[in-house]
Amino acid sequence: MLKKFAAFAGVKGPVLTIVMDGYGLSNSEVGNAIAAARKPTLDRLFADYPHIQLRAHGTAVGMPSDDDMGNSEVGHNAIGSGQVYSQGAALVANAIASGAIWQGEAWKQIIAGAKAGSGCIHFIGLFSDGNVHSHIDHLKAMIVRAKQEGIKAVRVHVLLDGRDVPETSALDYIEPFEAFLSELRSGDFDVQIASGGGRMKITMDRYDANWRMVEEGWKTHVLGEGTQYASAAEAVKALRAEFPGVIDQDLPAFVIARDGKPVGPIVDGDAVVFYNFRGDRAIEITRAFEETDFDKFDRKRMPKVTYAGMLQYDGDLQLPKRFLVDPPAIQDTMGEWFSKSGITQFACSETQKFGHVTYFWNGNRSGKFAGETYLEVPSDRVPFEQRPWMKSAEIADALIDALRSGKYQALRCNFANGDMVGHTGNFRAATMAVEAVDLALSRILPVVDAMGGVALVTADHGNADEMYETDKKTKEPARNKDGSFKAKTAHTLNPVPFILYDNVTGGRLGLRQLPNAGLSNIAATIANLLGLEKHAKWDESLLTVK
Ligand SMILES: O=C(O)[C@@H](CO)OP(=O)(O)O
Ligand SMILES: [Mn+2]
Ligand SMILES: [Mn+2]
Repeated sequence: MLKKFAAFAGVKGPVLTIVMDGYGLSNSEVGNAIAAARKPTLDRLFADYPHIQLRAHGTAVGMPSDDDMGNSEVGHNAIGSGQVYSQGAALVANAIASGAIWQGEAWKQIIAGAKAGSGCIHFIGLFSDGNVHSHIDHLKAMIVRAKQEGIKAVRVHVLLDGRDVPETSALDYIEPFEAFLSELRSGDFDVQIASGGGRMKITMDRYDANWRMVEEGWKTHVLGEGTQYASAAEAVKALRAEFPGVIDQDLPAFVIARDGKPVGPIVDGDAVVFYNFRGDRAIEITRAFEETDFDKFDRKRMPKVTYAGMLQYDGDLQLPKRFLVDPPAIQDTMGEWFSKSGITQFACSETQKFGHVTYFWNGNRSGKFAGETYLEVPSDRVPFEQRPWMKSAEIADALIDALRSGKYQALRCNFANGDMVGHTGNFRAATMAVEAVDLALSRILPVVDAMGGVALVTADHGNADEMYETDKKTKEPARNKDGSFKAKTAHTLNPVPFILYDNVTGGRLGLRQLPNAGLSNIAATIANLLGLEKHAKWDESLLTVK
C-alpha cells in the first residue's frame, strides 16, 4: 500500500488524467494546427488554471538522445510507471554496440535454425531511421553479422515509413540500402529486398484494429503473392505514378520477382526476424507466425520457421517466445500500486489508442490489475483526415458515465485526434481534430466539478503542433516544387502541457515547474491528488499545496 500523503488528504471526488495524444507546445504559429484551432476550453484552461510544461522526448522518456522525438510507447510507459527506463531504441543500439546481441541465445538460434534449414534469414520491419518502432542501422548490423556467421541468403521485407520520417522519403532509404547490399553481395552471399508496402497498409496493424492489414502483409511477405516489380525502387516509383498524392505509409504492397517468381517467399526451414523493437504494431504479425491455432485469417500455409522478435512485445502473453534483446523491465507502475492501495481505476480510449492507456500504461502488460476497468470504443476504419473528430464524442460519453457512476477514484483516457490526424499531414483536418478534443473537454470537465474531482490535462508527445517540415538550411518551412508547404507527418520534439483543472479545493493546489519536469513526474502528482505518497521509485510530484 502507498502511504497517506501528509500534506493533503486527497480530493473528495475522482482524479481524471486526460492524455491528448500528439498535442505539443510550439512557439511558432507557422504550420501549427493547435494554434490555428478554435479551442475555447483549452484557451480557458491555459488562462485560468495552474499549468506547466513537461519534457516528452529524448532522454526524458528513455530514448537514446535528445534528438529523438517522443512516441506513444515511451510516453505512456513514463506516465504510467512514474519512471524513466532505457527504452527499446536504446537497449537494441547498446546490445549491438557491445555485441551482446550476438552472444544471446535467440540470435544463436536464428543462425542455427537457418543453417540447419534452408540457409535463409528473412528480416521484416519498419524501414527507416525514425527510431520509434525500429532503426535501419539495427537491420544493417544484423545483415553484416549474418554474413560473417556464414549465412548464405538474406531476404528483407521493407515496410515503408513516411510517418516517423518525411512523408515521401522511401527512396532516400531504399537507394543507399541497395548500395549497401551490393557491397555485401558475393558469390556465397545472396541478399535482396523481397517485398514491401506502406506501414499503414500492411503488417503493422495494432490493437486488433484491422487484421486485414496483417493478412495483406502475410500474403506479401510469406506467400509472395501480389503485384510484381523488379526492385523496391522500381515498385515505389511505379506505385507513386499510379497513385499520385499517396504518401509512403499508405503505398500498396509489392513483391519483388525474377522471371515471374517472387525472390523471397517464406518457406519451411527459413529463419525470420521481425526487427521492430516496439510492440504494439508487432504483436499481430508475431501471432500469425507463432500460433498454431490461429483464426484471424486464413494463412494458406504456415511455414515452419525459427522466428524471433527484436524484443519481447508482451511480457504477459510471452510474445514472441524468442527475442533478441530483453525489453525494459518496467516495474512498480502506478496501475499496480494504486490497485494495491485499493484505488479503483478506469481506463478508456478508442481502439487506435486503447492499448496506450492499458498495455503501455501498465508497462507493456496486457493483464489487468485488481480494481481496474477498461472500456474500448471501436475506432473507425477510415483515413483519419476524413473523420478528424474520430471517437472523441463517444469517449467523452463513456467518461461522463464513468465519472457519474461514482465507482472510480482514478480515471485515465487518451484522445487520439491530434496524433492520428497529425500523422496524415493534413493541416485543416488536424485543426478540426484539436477542436473535437476541445469540445470533448468542454463536456467532461463540468462533470468532474459536479463529482468533486479534479483533472490533469496533458499529452504524450507533440504532433499537430508542427504540420510542415522545416528546411534544414533556411530553418523556414520547407516547400514542394509547386510552392505549397511540405507536410510533416511525424511527432515533434516539443514539450507538452500539464494543466491542473481544479475547482474544488479553493485554490490550495498548484503545479511547480521543476527544471527537468517530464512525463515521469505525472504518476507521483496523481498519487498526491489521491491523498497518497508516491512510490519510492517514482520521480518527484509536481503538486504544490498551500
Ligand atoms: O502510429 C504509430 O505507430 C506511432 C508513430 O510511428 O505513433 P504513436 O507513438 O503516437 O502511437
Ligand atoms: Mn502518442
Ligand atoms: Mn503518433
